Amino acid sequence: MTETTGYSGGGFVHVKNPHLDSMEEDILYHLDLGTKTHNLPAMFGDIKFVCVGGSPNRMRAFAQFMRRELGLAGAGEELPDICAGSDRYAMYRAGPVLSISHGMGIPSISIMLHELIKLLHHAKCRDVTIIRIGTSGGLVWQQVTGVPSSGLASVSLCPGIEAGSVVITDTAVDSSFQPRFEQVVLGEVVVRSTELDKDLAEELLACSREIADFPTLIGHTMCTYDFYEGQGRLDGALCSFSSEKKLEYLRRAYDAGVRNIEMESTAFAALCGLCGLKAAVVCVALLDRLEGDQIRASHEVLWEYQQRPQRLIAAFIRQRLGLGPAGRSQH
Ligand SMILES: O=P(O)(O)O[C@@H]1C[C@H](O)[C@@H](CO)O1
Ligand SMILES: O=c1cc[nH]c(=O)[nH]1
Repeated sequence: MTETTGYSGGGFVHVKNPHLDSMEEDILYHLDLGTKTHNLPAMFGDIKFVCVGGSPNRMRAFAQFMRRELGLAGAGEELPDICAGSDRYAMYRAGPVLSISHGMGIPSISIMLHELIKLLHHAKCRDVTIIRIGTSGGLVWQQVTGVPSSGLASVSLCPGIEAGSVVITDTAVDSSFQPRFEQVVLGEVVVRSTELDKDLAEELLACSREIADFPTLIGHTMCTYDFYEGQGRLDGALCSFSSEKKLEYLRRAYDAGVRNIEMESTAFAALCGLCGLKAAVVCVALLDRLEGDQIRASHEVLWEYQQRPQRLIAAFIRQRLGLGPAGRSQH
């Protein structure tokens, strides 16, 4: 069975579950929120941007950064975690921006998204844009044109753009480079589309041109179920393939349009698309996977890399809110 994306009219979030209407109460267990215990429309009805990412600290830092970027009162103060009663996910608010952590991998982000999407539905949110701001492994070969001593121009492929590049996903693909997300439902495989909003990706790329100090590109993002064997790493506790086989696989991924690898984008694209949310995935590449597997950069460098998607999204949100040129502040 194949399910396809369907953007909805009215800008409302669509939950496609007839059972929800007959439930007296909806407990969003992993967020520690609920329809009887919380006034969700009052708490969240004006949310327009939702940003998600793996780590709770990153998402708290992003909310604090957004408070400064939006010039909100109390920008320097500690932010309360809206989900403090649950130790699964963390959620912070900065004006119309909600910032939520999702943990690592598809099962973790799926649970969070089910509850987040129901939250946006119960809160009657409209015209919400959702963006995953994450980290990834880069797969970036660069076309190099050279004129060797023979005087003839030649084009060759070299492992290219340095770590720290930011990839905006046009399509999330699985580990066979297919634009699909397979969910097992009652023992049957349901195939869901992983198309993301192309206009949103282009809008983000246009915003990135205002931020000169790191490269940003659009490409496919490969989503895997594992960080080690699943991403062709040679440094896991298990590895049954050679270095040549690894490079051959990554090269095939590159030829299929893949520019980075992470672990959530297909589920994110599928769930958000089916529920009528305009969605984007923006991840920084922590390393070039064609050059190695281990992440060797220092904590300071990695922290600065993680800020790059956040700076881009801050510029985008400021632009959408009509706040003038993108903020250039760093955290
Ligand atoms: O958004 P983050 O940086 O958490 O996402 C990537 C994909 C995996 O969850 C994790 C692996 O290190 O990083
Ligand atoms: O290589 C990497 C780096 C970050 N996240 C991933 O999933 N893979």
